[in-house]
Amino acid sequence: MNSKNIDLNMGFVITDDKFNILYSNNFFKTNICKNNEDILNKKLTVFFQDINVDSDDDLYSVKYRDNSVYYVVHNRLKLQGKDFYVFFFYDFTLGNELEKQIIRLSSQQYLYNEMLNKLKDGIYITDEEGTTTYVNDAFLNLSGLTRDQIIGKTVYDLRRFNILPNSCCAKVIETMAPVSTINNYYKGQRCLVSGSPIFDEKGNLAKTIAVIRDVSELDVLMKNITKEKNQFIKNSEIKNISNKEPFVVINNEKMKNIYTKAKKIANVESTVLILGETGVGKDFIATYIHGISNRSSGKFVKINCSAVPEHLLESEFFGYEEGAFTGAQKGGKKGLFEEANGGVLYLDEIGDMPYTLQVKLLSALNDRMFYRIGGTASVEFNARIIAATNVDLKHLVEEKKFRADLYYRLNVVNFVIPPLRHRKEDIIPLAHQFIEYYNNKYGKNCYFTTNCLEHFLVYDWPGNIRELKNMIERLVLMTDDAFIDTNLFTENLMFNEGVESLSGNNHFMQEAKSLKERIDDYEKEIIETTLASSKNMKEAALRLGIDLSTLVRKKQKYDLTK
Ligand SMILES: Nc1ncnc2c1ncn2[C@@H]1O[C@H](COP(=O)(O)OP(=O)(O)OP(=O)(O)O)[C@@H](O)[C@H]1O
Repeated sequence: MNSKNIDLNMGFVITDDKFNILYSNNFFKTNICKNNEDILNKKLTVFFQDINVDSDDDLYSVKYRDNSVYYVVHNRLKLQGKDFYVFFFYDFTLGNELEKQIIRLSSQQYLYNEMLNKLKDGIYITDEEGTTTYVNDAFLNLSGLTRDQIIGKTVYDLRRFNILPNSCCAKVIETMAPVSTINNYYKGQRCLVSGSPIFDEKGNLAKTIAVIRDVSELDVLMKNITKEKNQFIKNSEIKNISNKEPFVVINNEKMKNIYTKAKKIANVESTVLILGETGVGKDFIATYIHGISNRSSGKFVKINCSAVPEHLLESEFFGYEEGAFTGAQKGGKKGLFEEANGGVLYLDEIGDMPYTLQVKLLSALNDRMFYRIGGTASVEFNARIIAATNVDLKHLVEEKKFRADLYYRLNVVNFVIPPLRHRKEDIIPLAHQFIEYYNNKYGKNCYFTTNCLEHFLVYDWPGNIRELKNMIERLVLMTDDAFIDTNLFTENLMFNEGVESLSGNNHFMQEAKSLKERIDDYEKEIIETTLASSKNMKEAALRLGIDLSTLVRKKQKYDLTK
């Protein structure tokens, strides 16, 4: 008989009627006899003296010669007229060990349970299919639910029945990645829920675990800190305005050059003309120049030439004397030119200034003096002029809508601010600055998913930095979760007011161009985007799968600055 055929977790022996061993299985040889001694044809009673085939007990204990105890059952068989015995030997010490292990495990589980119940944070665990397997006491306190309502139920059912409408574990299973959400619980607590998948050694999802932290108190604290901080900034800005540089976010080389040039000309008296699309930061750079100049203790007076009715512009600019016209204020009124004396006069939308007023402005600039309406005494003019426009001023000059002499008088130092789509390196740093600002303002903890940031880089931003800033404020307010993803971004593009004819996705697309041009545009876009999100050229080349030298060549071809 082949011993390999009978592979049991117990000893198995066949003897003849004189207890001579005819067969024993491996378990008997290795676990019970524990040596290589040849036991065939030896008497079983030599090893177990207590063997008693006449015993009435089905199962009785016997001692091996080393005194270890086994339990034995036997059967008598008759084969071809001969008697045989079959013995089964059980080792119950194994069972005891198992029992001890079970006791140890359950006491460990009890301890873990106790420990998890002592935590202030809620814990929620599901299996790989989303069935709730564990929740601690803190979770029950936060949610107001009972274990009966949730254990054994799937997070999908709980979500469907609005018991856990914003289930983080459901999102973890759907994305197979860590997810954070901000959930409001029944007493109005705001909780930061951080969910994570747990994978087994083969990489399959085994469980999900979510930690739920009540951040209501933190929120209040953050709001107070932000309030105090803003108060501090406000006060210190007023006091230190002359020696504190405003915080500027710039990464793009052209922009860096613009700000370097702004520093250089901050303290000279020449007029400045700032050109650029709407929302690129023309006001921002004008206030920057004022803030770092030696005129910073004087006022920064801004006037939007297109917003003031034409018949009021002259009096707004130059002021008037008492009785200059019907309805004139008693004692007369200072104009903005006087208000800005010693500081900066910022003329926004200069392209919209009426032609007649352009003459007066030019003479005030040339003569460094002007007259109030109805006045005879000249007023000294000592403001620095910074003008800005988003229209093509040169074109207006050609069309005779803007005086050439004024244009050249204003255009002593000029800045042309590139649109955001041509300085993609600035998009992500600006987005981070704005989200931090709005997180503080609204007491939130939102962040962008990587994919969302990638879409920021591909989008054209026709409304430039202003559009980016407004968009981020809206996203922070709209999101139910801690993260802001691409879907929310593209949904919100539809509601983008203030940007002409913006039908969302159009700005992700190309105009009608030849195939070669479109491929080039696409290549440029990809390289620009990758450069913007890479630490250096080497990393960008690696991510693009091209040689460093090819990347350098393409960068030159597309005139990319970063
Ligand atoms: N470098 C920058 N860093 C941080 N914020 C900026 C920067 N440039 C502009 N901003 C912000 O972007 C928004 C739009 O900027 P700004 O009003 O200066 O644009 P603009 O070109 O003057 O627009 P418009 O042509 O409509 O007057 C503002 O909220 C401003 O604070």
